[in-house]
Amino acid sequence: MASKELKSFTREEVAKHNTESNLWIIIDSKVYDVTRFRNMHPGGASVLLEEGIPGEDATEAFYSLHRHEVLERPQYKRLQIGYIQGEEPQIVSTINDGAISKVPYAEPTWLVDGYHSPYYTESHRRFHKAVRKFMDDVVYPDAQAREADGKRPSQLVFDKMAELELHAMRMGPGKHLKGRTLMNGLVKPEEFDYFHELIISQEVCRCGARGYGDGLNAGCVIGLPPVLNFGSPELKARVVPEVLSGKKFICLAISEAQAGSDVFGLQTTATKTEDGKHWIVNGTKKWITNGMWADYFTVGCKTEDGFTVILVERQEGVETKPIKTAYSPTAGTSFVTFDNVKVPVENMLGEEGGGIFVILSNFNHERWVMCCTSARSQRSVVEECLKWTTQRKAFGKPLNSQAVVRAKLAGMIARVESIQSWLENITHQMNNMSYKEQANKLAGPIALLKMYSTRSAQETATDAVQIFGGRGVTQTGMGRFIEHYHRTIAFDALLGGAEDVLADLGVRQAMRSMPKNARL
Ligand code: HEM
Repeated sequence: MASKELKSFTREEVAKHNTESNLWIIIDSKVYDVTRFRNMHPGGASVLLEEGIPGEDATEAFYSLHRHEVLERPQYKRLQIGYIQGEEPQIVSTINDGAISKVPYAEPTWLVDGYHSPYYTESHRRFHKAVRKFMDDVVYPDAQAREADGKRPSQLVFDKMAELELHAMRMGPGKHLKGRTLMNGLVKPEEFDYFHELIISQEVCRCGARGYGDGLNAGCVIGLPPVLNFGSPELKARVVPEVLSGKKFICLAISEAQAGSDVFGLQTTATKTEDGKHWIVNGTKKWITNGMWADYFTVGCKTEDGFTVILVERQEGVETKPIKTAYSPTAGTSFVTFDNVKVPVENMLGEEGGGIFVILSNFNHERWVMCCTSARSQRSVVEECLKWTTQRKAFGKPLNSQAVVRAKLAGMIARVESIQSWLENITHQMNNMSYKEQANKLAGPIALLKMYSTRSAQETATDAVQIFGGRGVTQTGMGRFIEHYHRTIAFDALLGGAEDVLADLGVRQAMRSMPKNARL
């Protein structure tokens, strides 16, 4: 059906349509005929007839009660019949065709006009532009739709990410990128560094859907590195291409009902068959992200010699059941059972009894990724709060005219800026250290940064709910991102190591480096 032609009106003409049976309004220089819609309006019919609305400019009234996206929904978009002669719409939405937000602190400083950074090059800037556009155009709509219906992220999104080699890039810099065309050739594999990866992690979480963010191959980000770093050449040649092409899926299966952070307390066992050719795996795993649809499981097992990591393929004896958590089923969180599962010994990752090294070496990168996403999600909350407190009026004044509200905003901004700065410093160190040096020198700082990020995130979530009031606990409408953030924030504080455990780890690492002769 051809779209109807929009007409041009003067404000005086619109003003004549001010009755119940002939009801027009102006929102951001666009003219809407809401006569028939009035009785279907979710906010009730009467509000559309209140003083200052019929035939008038209802922009301020509208934006104090609705998100801009309401007007972009097809069923409401068609209510527009024209626009005001000689005027241009002024309002821009957050997710906007790759655009950079102009709201203060809504972007990290390196993306803001007039600010500088020692870390990002032209390559990062080009790369960022393309990644943001991809996330806005392809990922955001799928994230919102899947978060609503609870289904796994669409295969089309995985396929498109694979075309650009985004799955491979999310593994970080390294040999696995060799020979690949990254982001249509925007970055050469040897040029790709941890700042490029930081950009991907931060842009993914702008989709504002925490469960979907994890559904979008978080299992691969944490489950594939042990294969890449410790798998035999044959195993890698078979598994890595399938996973990085988005055709098959992998997850990390460590935590159990009886043991989470306590890796040595795991009870899943792997025993060798008499001929020594297979492992027989038995046990259960809990809270396994992407487990619902995983083809491969990177499993921590108790073996005769201690703790060993084994790649288990989905087969008879492997069962996955959904776990209902505070976020959506889009993450594929599962309870996994292994019942006499026969796995070739060649699927062992690293050495027998050397599993702790495999897992620990993976943790730094995993936690660093979580710091990237935590910083970016907090920034989105800052943007939501700055917009809301500007457009929402209470007691006749915008919310941001209250000192107590501004004090909350100040805390949020200071926290997010300090996290991003610390994160960029650590990322710079990662770019200049070998993997081994990173393990020695950065495990402590990364643990402390993650602890600080997630504690800050919880403070910010609580403050944001106070600022949004009832809307901060309502799943639709103005505060929907705040409600979602507040409801799902605990995940960040637990995944990849609980806050208190990480705080302790960070300080113990520092204590180990204390000079023997240091005295007050
Ligand atoms: C084209 C014009 C409009 C459309 C398409 C529209 C649509 C909607 C929708 C979809 C909702 C449900 C909440 C949400 O999803 O955000 C809503 C709620 C509401 N609308 Fe409208 N609306 C329009 C104009 C107005 C105007 C001019 C007013 C005047 C004050 C108004 C007052 C309200 C109120 C009071 C609510 C309830 C808000 C809440 O529960 O927090 N609406 N509207």
